Amino acid sequence: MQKLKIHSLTKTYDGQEALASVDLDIQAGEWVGIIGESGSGKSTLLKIIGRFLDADKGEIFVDEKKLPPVSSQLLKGHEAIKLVHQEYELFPNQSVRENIAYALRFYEPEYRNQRVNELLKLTRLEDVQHRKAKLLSGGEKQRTALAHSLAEVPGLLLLDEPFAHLDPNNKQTLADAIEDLKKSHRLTCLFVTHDASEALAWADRIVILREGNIIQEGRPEEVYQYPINQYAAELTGLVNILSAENNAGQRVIRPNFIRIIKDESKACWTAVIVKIRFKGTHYEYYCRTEQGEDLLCYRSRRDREVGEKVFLTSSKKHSQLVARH
Ligand SMILES: Nc1ncnc2c1ncn2[C@@H]1O[C@H](COP(=O)(O)OP(=O)(O)OP(=O)(O)O)[C@@H](O)[C@H]1O
Repeated sequence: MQKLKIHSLTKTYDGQEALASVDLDIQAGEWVGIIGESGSGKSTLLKIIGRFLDADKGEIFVDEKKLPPVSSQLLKGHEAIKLVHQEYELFPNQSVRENIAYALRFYEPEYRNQRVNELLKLTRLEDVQHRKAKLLSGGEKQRTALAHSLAEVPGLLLLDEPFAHLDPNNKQTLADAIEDLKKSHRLTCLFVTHDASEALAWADRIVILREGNIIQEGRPEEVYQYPINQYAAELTGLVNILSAENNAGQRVIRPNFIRIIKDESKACWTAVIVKIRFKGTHYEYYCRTEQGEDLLCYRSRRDREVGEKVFLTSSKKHSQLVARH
């Protein structure tokens, strides 16, 4: 698949709009991360693109060819598009190995075995390959479903909360494996996640959904640094929201752009530390300014204490004026 184009996709459930005229283009090899609050339409969009659900209006083109309605197809789905759901559709009484092999049932046994071995290794399922699917942990089920979807490398991989059940080690291993696949096979992927750091790390492009509308899209750095409003800012990571001068919207500043300094004359704010939280790689310092606003900043060491008065600064270029909502 070279290109997927979505035009004016609209979907309503019982009179409630879940998607409102969504347009989206995805190029071959691109990884697009969709983020949005619960109920913003992420899964609905994936199900429509995965050909499991018809939109009320709008069109989907694969390589410039318009797809017919799902209801006119004998079977749901699309041969080049694979959707890995949150509810993994595995055969409960079949082993991991058998579940993955099923995706390759039309191939010669020799190739099938070799490919299943590769996929077991890729998804780190070798140790549980003979265990029945119904006995697997959530993360193992998720990896089995992923291995199944990657058996024949799809033109477009759709992942709904791909790493939801994985611990950080497994998550990293799987993400590395998928990145390898991305490079070697130019895997194209559209994934939905609740985890902003996941989206920022893995996506080439971030798409932000709100109440069925795409409100912002762009490179992860762009969206993180220049969110268009408070919703986009809060979805993409921790952020300080301050009221702007003359009631002109809000000012957002990421915590990594606020520093504690010694020199009062260079301070933008005088504040008191109200809480310090250890985060492994750094400390979060929660401060309250003299004007009563809350400010969060990061620091690599714990050299201040709760209750201490501090001077804070941030350069103008790192603060962004945004719309209130
Ligand atoms: N089958 C359905 N029948 C009726 N309403 C539905 C159905 N599926 C989804 N909805 C509604 O449509 C809206 C969008 O749902 P969707 O599952 O796409 O959101 P989401 O962004 O994926 O949410 P979450 O992050 O919680 O999974 C929600 O308000 C949801 O309640």
